[in-house]
Amino acid sequence: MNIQVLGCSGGLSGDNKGGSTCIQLNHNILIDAGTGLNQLSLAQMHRVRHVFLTHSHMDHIAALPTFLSNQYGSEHLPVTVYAQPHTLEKLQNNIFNGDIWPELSSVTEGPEALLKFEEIHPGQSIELQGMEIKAFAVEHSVPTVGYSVKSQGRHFVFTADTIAGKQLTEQLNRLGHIDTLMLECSFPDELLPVAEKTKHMTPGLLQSALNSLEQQPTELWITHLKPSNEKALRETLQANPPHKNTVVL
Ligand SMILES: Nc1ncnc2c1ncn2[C@@H]1O[C@@H]2COP(=O)(O)O[C@H]2[C@H]1O
Repeated sequence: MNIQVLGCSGGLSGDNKGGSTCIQLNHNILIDAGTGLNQLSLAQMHRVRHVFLTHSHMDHIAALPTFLSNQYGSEHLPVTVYAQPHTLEKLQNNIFNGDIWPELSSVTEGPEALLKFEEIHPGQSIELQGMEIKAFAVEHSVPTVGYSVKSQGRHFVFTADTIAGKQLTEQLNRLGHIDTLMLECSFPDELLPVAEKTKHMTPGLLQSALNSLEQQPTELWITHLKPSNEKALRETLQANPPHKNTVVL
C-alpha cells in the first residue's frame, strides 16, 4: 500500500504548504478532501475513484466541490464519496445545494454523473482492491470517524480529528497491532481549555492517549497542527517525541 499525505495542516496551511487534510492510498483512494488535494495533477485527480470522509469540517472537505467538477472527462465516473449520514446530510444541505455548488449527486447516469454518495457507519468495513478500510467512531465536536486500513500486511490507522479519552483508547486497542498510527496534535498544552472545548489534542493529551494503549504502534505520524501554533508544537514535539519513531508531518 502506498500512502501519500498530500496535506495535513489543521487550517489554511500557514508554513505547512501542503494544505489541509487529504491522504492518498495507492492511486485512486483518498481519505478526506482538504486543500492538500490540490497537490494532485489533473491526470492524478482523474484516477481517484473513492473518497472516504472523516467528518464535515471545512479543512477536511474544502477541495471536494472543485475536485468533483474537475472530473468531467474522467474514465472512472462516478466518484464514490463515503461518509457518515451526518456528514452526507451537511454536504447535501449546505454545499451541494444548488447555491454554493451544483447538486452533483442528483445526476446518476451519463457523462455528467460525477458523484455518488455512500453511507458508511462506525464498525463497517469496505473492501477495495485487496484493501480493507474500516471506519471507527472517535470523539470530536461533530460526528467523526477514523479509518483503519489493512493492505499487504501493513496496518495504517488515521484517527482524524479527536480528543484523547476512553473512546479513542478502546477503539485503538480493538484494532490490534498498528504499523503506522496517524494522530492529530492541534494545540499546545497552554491551550488545553481550547483543545478540550474543540475536541482536539495537545502534546500532553497525545502522550496520555499513547500511554493508554495495550500495544504501541511501530511508528507515529503527527498531523493537524494548527498554523498559529505550528512552530511551537514542532519545537515541543521535537524536544520530547511521544514515541521512539515519531514523524511530525
Ligand atoms: N468555539 C469554538 N468551537 C469550535 N471550534 C472553534 C471555536 N473557536 C475556534 N474554533 C476553531 O474552528 C475550527 C473548526 O475545525 P477544527 O475542529 O479543526 O478546529 C476548530 C478550531 O480551530
